[in-house]
Amino acid sequence: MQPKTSPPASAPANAPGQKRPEEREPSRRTEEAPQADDEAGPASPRPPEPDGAPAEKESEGPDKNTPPAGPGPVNDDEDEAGPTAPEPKQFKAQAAAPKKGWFAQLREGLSRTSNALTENLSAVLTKEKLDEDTLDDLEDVLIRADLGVEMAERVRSIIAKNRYDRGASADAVRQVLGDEVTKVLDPVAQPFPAMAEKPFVWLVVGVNGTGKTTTIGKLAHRFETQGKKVTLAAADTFRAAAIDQLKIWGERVNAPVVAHDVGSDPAGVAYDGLKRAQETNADVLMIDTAGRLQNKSDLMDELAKIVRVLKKLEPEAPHGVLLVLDATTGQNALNQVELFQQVAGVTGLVVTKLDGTARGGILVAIAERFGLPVHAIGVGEGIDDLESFDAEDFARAIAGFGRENAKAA
Ligand SMILES: Nc1nc2c(ncn2[C@@H]2O[C@H](COP(=O)(O)OP(=O)(O)OP(=O)(O)O)[C@@H](O)[C@H]2O)c(=O)[nH]1
Repeated sequence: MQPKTSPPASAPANAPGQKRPEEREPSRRTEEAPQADDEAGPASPRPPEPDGAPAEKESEGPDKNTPPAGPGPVNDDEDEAGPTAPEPKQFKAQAAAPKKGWFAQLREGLSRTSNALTENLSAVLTKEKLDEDTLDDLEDVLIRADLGVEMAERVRSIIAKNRYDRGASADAVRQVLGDEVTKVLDPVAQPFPAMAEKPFVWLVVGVNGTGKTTTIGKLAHRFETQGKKVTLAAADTFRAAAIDQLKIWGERVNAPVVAHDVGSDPAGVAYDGLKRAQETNADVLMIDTAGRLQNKSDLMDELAKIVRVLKKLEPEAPHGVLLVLDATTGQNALNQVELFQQVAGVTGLVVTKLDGTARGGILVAIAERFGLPVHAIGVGEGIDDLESFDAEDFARAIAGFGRENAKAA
């Protein structure tokens, strides 16, 4: 299990006297790098905005629980606004109140998941003896909580074995669930790698709106508080707003942003980003990419080209491919992992929007199916709302245990 790390101590997002990012002029620190290098291929214009992302957010279910504050994932209309109408996203104002303990924050975030689960468990566990129908219902509740079929079957069989004659309380089921979820999550809860290579190149991928840019900003902040010098590259060139949003984060975390014009070749941006990071002796380069390509082969071509071009400057790059997943998309997140594993060779995950979603269980299904390291989780829109991922605490939060365990205290 990884050691606990407290959130980086930093100024609140909107410290007194500090302008909120949306109030600022576009960053003057931004490096407007020259157009794509020859080696990066011509800066071909982008195709028109396609109709949909590779995998759309589920329209049904507890999406109502998606955090209401702040603009949600960008819709396609906004994308057509073009370079003259950038709409940098608003950052939620952060209260000056002291920050909650991270376990309390996680538990609060996952309370929708655990409340729904507890209610549904109580509803099915009403009989004195556990019969097959009740066990079927129990399994169903767990599957509906996005925990995955394997987990649901396992919990069912443990409960069936241990409690069949005596009936089972919701508490007993939650105990079994907590233990089983911990077992599944333990191997995947891995901190970020040490990043010994310099610059360590992260390619950040994921469907649009999952929180890539926000996560890059939070991570840049985290890495900088660890004493690392970070450069950002805006290789999501589909929308002016996406480029502007990264610039705003760059200013916020004091990291230079390499950006080209909207519609330019993402590989050119990645190339110039790496060149810049090398020239300035940066420790970390984070490359933001677009996730909304027309089809899988477009996505594959684009990411393959970025990788090809990076390797001209650094044969080992990218050193990490970080997939950002939005927990509120539920089962769709599983498809996204599959897609990006195929097209980009994902090395690790960040799962976002675990604050206030009823779909936290999806992380368990993802861990069980893919076994990819989960490096961190997003629990809000603020700069510090990124938590290290701890299997046991996450399991306890999902299963709805109210008290912090000794380790979390
Ligand atoms: N509640 C909550 N919101 C988040 C979290 N992470 C990101 N967001 C919000 O989700 C929205 C989309 O985030 P972005 O960072 O723009 O996502 P993206 O993947 O870069 O999207 P595109 O630029 O459209 O490709 C923004 O409003 C973010 O503030 C999180 O952990 N919790």
